[in-house]
Amino acid sequence: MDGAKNESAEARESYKDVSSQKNGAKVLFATDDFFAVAENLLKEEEPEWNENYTEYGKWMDGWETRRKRIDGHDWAIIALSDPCELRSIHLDTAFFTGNFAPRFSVQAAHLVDDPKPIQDRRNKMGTAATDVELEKARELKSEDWDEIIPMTSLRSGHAETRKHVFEIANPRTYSHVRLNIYPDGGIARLRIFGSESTGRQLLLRSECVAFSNAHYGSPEVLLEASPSKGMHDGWETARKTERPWKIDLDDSGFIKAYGEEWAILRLETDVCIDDIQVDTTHFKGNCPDSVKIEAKLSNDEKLHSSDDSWITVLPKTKLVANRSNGLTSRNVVATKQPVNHIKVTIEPDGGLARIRIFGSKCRH
Ligand SMILES: NC(=O)NC(NC(N)=O)C(=O)[O-]
Repeated sequence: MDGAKNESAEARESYKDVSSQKNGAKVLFATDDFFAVAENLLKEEEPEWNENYTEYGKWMDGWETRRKRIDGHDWAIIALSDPCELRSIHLDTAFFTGNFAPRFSVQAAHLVDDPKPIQDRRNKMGTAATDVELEKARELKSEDWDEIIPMTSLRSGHAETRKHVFEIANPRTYSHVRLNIYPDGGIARLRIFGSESTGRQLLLRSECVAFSNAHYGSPEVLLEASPSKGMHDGWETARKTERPWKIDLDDSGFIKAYGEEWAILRLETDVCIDDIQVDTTHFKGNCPDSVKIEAKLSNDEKLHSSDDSWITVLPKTKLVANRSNGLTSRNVVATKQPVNHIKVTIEPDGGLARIRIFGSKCRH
């Protein structure tokens, strides 16, 4: 990442601009659009200067929020034109000289269920998000999305300092971004460049080969495409009867030696896995402490959890209850060889709504 670099023409040529309105990117939500609306961030045209004033203040070509007199910071959620491997992010503070956002960060998620705009985005100028809109936006849990650019300072919108370029070192596929500005202010343009993840697919069907416990729901539904409808529409094990009264945690904060449950699923095709999402929606008081996912290629009809040579795709990872991606996909280790089975191990017990496996045909 290099905020001091000038805008790279190379990115514009080799990658797609997935944040441009013309290509179909959309603002789903912004905390505040007082001086100038967040849609301006997505315009393809270069920012303009105009002497005029609107009824709210100085006319500005960008997203500009009010000066905050309360706690918190402003943020906006943008649906990218296509899910893409994000390569670089370009910010332009043009003409925001005494009112540019001093710091920003970017978070991102790959959302499968394409959320609708949270606000009616017409006539937003002069307004801030209502409590109801804010509540709805919070349902996306975007504060937990992967941080792809940590909090970083911005420079003023003078000609020599306005352009900022940030390369993304480990590109992953994302469909939505959250732009945070700290605490408030203006940014003229946001450009996000990505490369299409060709051949990538969401693996939908699976067959459950074996499991340790499925008291309240079958592991087979874990790879369904549709969002889970409730706790009944997920894999949920019974509580372990031998439960300690006091629980010890290991150095990483995991519950120590309290047992596990597992399920093995056969995928519909052989793939190289490159991303996994674990969805704990609806499992609030019964979310597992952690999950681990392993994979393997096998024609054995009776695969069992004790079989060896499983490849770890998601190392043991702490889960967050009731989240559409209850962990960060940054922990996922892509498989270099094709696999056709996954083994999901939860500790100590509990329920999961969905597991989404992203993969593509392996190149040999
Ligand atoms: N002169 C200004 O730009 N003032 C304010 N901004 C606009 N757009 O009026 C502000 O305080 O940030």
